[in-house]
Amino acid sequence: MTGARGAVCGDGALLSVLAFSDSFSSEVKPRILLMGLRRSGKSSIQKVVFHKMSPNETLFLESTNKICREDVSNSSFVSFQIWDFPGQIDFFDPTFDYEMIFRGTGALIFVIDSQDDYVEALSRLHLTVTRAYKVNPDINFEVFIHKVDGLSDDHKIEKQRDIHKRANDDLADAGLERIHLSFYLTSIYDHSIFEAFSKVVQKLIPQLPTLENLLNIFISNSGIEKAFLFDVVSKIYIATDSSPVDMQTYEVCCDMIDVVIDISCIYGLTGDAAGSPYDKESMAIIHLNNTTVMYLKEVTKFLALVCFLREESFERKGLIDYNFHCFKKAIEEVFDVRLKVQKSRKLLSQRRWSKLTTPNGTQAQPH
Ligand SMILES: Nc1nc2c(ncn2[C@@H]2O[C@H](COP(=O)(O)OP(=O)(O)OP(=O)(O)O)[C@@H](O)[C@H]2O)c(=O)[nH]1
Repeated sequence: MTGARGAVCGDGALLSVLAFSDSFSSEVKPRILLMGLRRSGKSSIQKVVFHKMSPNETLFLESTNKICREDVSNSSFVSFQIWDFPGQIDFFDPTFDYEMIFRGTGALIFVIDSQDDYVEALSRLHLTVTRAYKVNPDINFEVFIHKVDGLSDDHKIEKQRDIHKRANDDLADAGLERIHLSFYLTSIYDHSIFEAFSKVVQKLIPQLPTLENLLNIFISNSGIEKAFLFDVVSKIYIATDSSPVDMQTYEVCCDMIDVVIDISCIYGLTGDAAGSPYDKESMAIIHLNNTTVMYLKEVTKFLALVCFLREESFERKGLIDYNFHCFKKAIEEVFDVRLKVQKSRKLLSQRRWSKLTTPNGTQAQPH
């Protein structure tokens, strides 16, 4: 970001004082499965996206021997369980209850190593997808054509076309054309893995159309060209306005979040380790050398809005801030409604449960 002048602030120590309750945190908890052949890159993807591991360090990852279940929920809006499967899973193994696993799954990511021969991976993909679909037809099937960093642009497109064709032909041969597979070219060595994960997660957020709509209204009334709603920890964007996303814009947003968090971690936190580098006060303005301004503002404990706008538009910062205030309130309302519905459902099921128990607390026997 050469030639940029910027202002960054964020006092991490404030968080514990403000105790900002985040209605979003208990909102989205889908289960995402990471599957694929051995050494295809599943654990690396998880470590790079959710644990800030540098891509080079993944060279030393050991092979996963059992199913690793992890809750990505404490520090992030994008709270879900990721299940990392060890290479090939045996659907005929009686100890492996795949029906239970697929039943609660929102998305199944199948990772194919594009630098390897993918014939076996494709037959595994077919088997996995058909099994999963039988159990739960609502699963989103996402295919990551992974490790594309080693391929030329032409080669990437060619591989994608070939894998796409073969996978869909296999499904058509089995009479299962209705199963939809989405394909992404990914690598942990650039932002493509974050972008792909963003799209996977977005499909699991029921409020996505509302969020997009709110972003559209916000940008059109504020003279903003592009806006992203980011999960700060994972740098996954959970929504954007309806104008197209270009990779460079997304990358520079990720860089901005890194700058804010890194500066805040180094200079913003006090020694007692109680604070967070990202809080209600967090915001940043960066003037790029092409008359564009980047503006980052905290939306919730986990979410940030990152906008791109022209310098002239930024002169009306008061208006932008006012619109931002309305936008933030609207988002909170959207999630509050759902939260209330969830709470009343919980209450209802608790009542039903208490009716099923006898006065001394033992469970009533069903007749
Ligand atoms: N070039 C390149 N290598 C990658 C990429 N992602 C992962 N790798 C490498 O692929 C190797 C295997 O990665 P793992 O994450 O251990 O693979 P896995 O699928 O979890 O393997 P199992 O645990 O055996 O199932 C490691 O050496 C990684 O560094 C990528 O995007 N590009």
